[in-house]
Amino acid sequence: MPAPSCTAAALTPLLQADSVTLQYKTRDHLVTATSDVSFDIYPADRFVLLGPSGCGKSTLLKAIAGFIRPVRGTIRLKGQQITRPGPDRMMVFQEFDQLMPWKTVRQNVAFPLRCNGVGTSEADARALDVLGKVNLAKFSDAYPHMLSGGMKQRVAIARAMGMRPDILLMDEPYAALDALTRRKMQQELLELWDDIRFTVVFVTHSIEEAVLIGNRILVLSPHPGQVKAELNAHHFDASHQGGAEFQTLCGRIHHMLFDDGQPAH
Ligand SMILES: Nc1ncnc2c1ncn2[C@@H]1O[C@H](COP(=O)(O)OP(=O)(O)OP(=O)(O)O)[C@@H](O)[C@H]1O
Repeated sequence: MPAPSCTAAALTPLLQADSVTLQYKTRDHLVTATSDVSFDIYPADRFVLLGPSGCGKSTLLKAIAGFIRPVRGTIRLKGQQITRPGPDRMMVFQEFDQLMPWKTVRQNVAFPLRCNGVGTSEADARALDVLGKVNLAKFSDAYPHMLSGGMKQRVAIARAMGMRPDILLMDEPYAALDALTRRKMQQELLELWDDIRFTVVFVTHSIEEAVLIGNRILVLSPHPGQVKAELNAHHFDASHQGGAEFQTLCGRIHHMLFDDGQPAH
């Protein structure tokens, strides 16, 4: 049998979601958040989950993180079924104040490393290294209250990336930012990706943000979320944002999301 080619190796999915149905059981109701959702994520994908409010984007992300188990279907990371949270999947939550105010920036970034058994000096060195990558080396000895919201967000990303996860999970990380800072953060994320080529699953309900951030976009239908389409947007970056092609793709997605009369927010 011939040896597998490099191309074949590159085409092996890092994460596979296969017919995933996710539900919440409350005292009175059974809420189906997503129904029969399938997708593959490949190394270095910037994979965006896009859809209207309540379509189950955050729930899917929680399932990838291992906080929720599918009632039907499976999610596999490197072939292993996800059954619990792990340091191989790091979540960056939308709340900014997730940093410990009594620890310096560097100590915040080193903290999860220390909790996972990395020695003090190595944790410190890795924290400094990743802070350099997010342009915050100068602020490594500052405390969170001395930083702007955008800088805190960068520290939160650095803290997750310090763990060298297989996948970074971001749930509307820029939702609370003003427009200018949001644009800057999007750009910084893309620049960071250019440097490090990490794999990220990014939840948003902004079509423009999805097209800008994502190289692949999974468009979900309104509640309960089902796959409407999977799109490639790999040829777009900030310089394309006002361009005709960019706007055409945004328009196409807008049409998909409004198809059945449900606004996409
Ligand atoms: N803890 C919970 N208990 C019961 N139902 C829940 C819970 N969390 C979410 N849901 C329901 O599951 C569905 C999907 O919610 P989810 O938060 O995943 O959607 P979303 O697409 O991320 O929405 P948004 O863009 O508004 O954040 C919704 O109908 C929501 O009301």
